[in-house]
Amino acid sequence: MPVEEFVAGWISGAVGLVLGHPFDTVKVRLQTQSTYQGIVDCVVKTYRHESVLGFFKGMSFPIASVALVNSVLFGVYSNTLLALTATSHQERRAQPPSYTNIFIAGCTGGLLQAYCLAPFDLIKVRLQNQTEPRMQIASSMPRYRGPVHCASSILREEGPQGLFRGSWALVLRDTPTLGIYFVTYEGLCRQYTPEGQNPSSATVLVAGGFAGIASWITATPFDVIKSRMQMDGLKGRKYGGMLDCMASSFRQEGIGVFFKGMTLNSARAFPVNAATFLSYEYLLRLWR
Ligand SMILES: CN(C)C(=N)NCCC[C@H](N)C(=O)O
Repeated sequence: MPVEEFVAGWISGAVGLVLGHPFDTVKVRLQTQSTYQGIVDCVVKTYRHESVLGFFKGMSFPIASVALVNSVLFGVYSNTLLALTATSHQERRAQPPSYTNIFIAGCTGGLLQAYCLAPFDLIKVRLQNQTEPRMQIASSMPRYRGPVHCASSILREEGPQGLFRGSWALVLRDTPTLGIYFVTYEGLCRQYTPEGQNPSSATVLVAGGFAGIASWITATPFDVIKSRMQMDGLKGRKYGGMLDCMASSFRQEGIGVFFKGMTLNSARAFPVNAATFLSYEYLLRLWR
């Protein structure tokens, strides 16, 4: 089993993560808190109240976990394609796999990465939603002191299953949309690359960026539900389950609720995934 894809997936994921985290924090707050009037209001309030550090809340755990999550995504994707088509990463330029096989491999990678991502993503979302500034007076201390304290509090208060709250919505968000992610990336690379050659850096950047946008646009409805389910349980249970969360969000806020954060998801997706795919392709060529 080739391991290069796992390592390249890890490093490229870390590059993308740092670039996109401030966008992600604003998006999570807009999806789960009703105190903000829009993107600008959320950015201004976060900056005034918490300084620039507020945008990077909850980042240390994803940085630690991206090794596992992104390497599972890219490693499982590439190895599933190897199993389906008997071609390695290098051979796939000369013998391009069908889009059906790419979609199946992407969905498989998405499904497995969602399970690894679930507890880390939950902790990230809980920490991102703490709006207290870092320098604190004792009366308004944030509930969680950091990722380890957050994980141990959830384990104590909600049990081990508490760490997987929202994981069904996460699986539904990531399985089909990662199929779309890799199909879009490969489709655009093939479109702008002469047959049998490797795509240029510009092509990889553009194809990676648009793959990110296409996948995040389709992922946003379940992304909203996932974030709400993950925040549920903090102050008692509001929803009876994922379907109840969907129905009650729809009843209270209308159809628009499923598109909350779509602009930010798309704006974040381009640079994050352009950088992710560029570093992934570059590392694999370097090690060949
Ligand atoms: C739509 N979804 C869930 C994705 N495209 N996921 C792949 C993750 C790529 C990158 N780390 C990111 O956060 O955009």
